[in-house]
Amino acid sequence: MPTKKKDVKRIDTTIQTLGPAKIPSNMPYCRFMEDSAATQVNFAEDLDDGASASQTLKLELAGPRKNTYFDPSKTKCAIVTCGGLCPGINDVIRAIVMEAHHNYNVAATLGIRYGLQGFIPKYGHPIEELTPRSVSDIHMFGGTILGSSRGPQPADEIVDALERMNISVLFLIGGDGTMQAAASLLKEIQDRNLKISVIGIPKTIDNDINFIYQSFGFDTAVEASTIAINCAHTEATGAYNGIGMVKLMGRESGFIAAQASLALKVVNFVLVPEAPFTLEGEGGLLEGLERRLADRGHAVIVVAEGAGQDISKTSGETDASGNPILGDICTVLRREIKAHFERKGIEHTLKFIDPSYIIRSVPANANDRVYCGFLGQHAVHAAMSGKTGMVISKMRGHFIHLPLHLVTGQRRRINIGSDYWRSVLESTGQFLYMSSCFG
Ligand SMILES: Nc1ncnc2c1ncn2[C@@H]1O[C@H](COP(=O)(O)OP(=O)(O)OP(=O)(O)O)[C@@H](O)[C@H]1O
Ligand SMILES: O=P(O)(O)OC[C@H]1O[C@](O)(CO)[C@@H](O)[C@@H]1O
Ligand SMILES: [Mg+2]
Repeated sequence: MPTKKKDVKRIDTTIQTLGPAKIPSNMPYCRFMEDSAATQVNFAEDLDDGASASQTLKLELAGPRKNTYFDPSKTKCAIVTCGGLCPGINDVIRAIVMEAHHNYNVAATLGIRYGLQGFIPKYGHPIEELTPRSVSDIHMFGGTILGSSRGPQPADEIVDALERMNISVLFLIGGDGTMQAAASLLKEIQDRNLKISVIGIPKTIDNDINFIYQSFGFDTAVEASTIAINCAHTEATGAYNGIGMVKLMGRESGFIAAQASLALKVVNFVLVPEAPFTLEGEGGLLEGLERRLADRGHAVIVVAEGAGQDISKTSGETDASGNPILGDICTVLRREIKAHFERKGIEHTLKFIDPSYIIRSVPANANDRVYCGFLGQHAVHAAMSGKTGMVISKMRGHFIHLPLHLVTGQRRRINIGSDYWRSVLESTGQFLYMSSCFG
């Protein structure tokens, strides 16, 4: 996309602190990171009018600081996990507990049960202390040992609970909604002039958090998706005019579907929320599928759950957190494909696989485990040095601190004008059959 000269809103990457860090860290082996250490990243932004603009962002590097803000012997941390499951949550919990205990000797780390509900007394969820012993093997399992939930809880009651429990650091592991919850807790904490650090560790298999180029668990989810896609391909090739259809998660962003299709080159059509398509007529899915079957005798379709929401009927309802409940696109597609081929008298079979909850509840793979370990450790370093209102992220190979306002601004979606999406279309070859999917 050509770069026009444009005024862009300067992106502020300043990290807030609770005050000067004055207590020497007790980590003799350490190479400490200076607060002034930063990495420069060129950030390109697509603007509403189709132009793009770029600016260089100076991002604070993550890592242990020479001095801590909190006195470890008086410091209690709390961890909460919110939203949908994702591979690697337990790995992050484990890394936080181990780092806080072994390298900072904090007084205690508490586990809050079932998301934000765990702070609210009326739910009666017990708070549990997390120790190196209690978390030692949790990374072997998917899910979250703390449990999760959706639905708003009053920020003032949550901060009341933090005060009651004498918590100095709150780690929130969650998606875009959780990061918005973190922002409202930060505001309540600041309004009360409390010295509580709020640190986010962004989580979502949808990979849709702004500024987070790859969220933990995404690699595992993609890998798990490829097993289902491979099976769909086997089923498709095992029948005359066989069609294999796989539904993958991705509410507003189709990264899992796109990446899994790139990983396993057997996909012929990938449908994502960012690229609207038509069913009927020239350039539509049905005619394209018919031509593909005539050419090759089988086809694999990967569908992100949020694709084609203009085609499937949405009820307009939302879940407890206000996320839209999506229309069931795969039921519509299966019905329309069947009707189309019956109308044309073309024999076919369609096998449908929905591995949605499998791909997000499996344990993390080796890459994600390593990644989660770093995220957890850096979250503790940041918190102990008194930083707040920020998340840990990785950009261009560096672990960095990002202010919360950057990740809550908007969702990250596939840019369908990008080389990435072009590469997906080239890999599937769907542009030969279905011109409606590129606008
Ligand atoms: N704008 C907001 N302000 C305060 N709290 C919010 C806001 N949005 C969401 N939350 C709360 O954050 C928690 C998690 O939100 P949500 O269920 O949307 O999941 P998420 O963190 O976005 O994760 P995922 O998208 O991966 O499932 C919920 O308890 C929800 O009520
Ligand atoms: O059924 P649940 O648990 O509400 O979560 C479903 C949603 O969560 C996500 O996995 C995001 O965490 C989405 O892809 C999906 O739509
Ligand atoms: Mg969300």
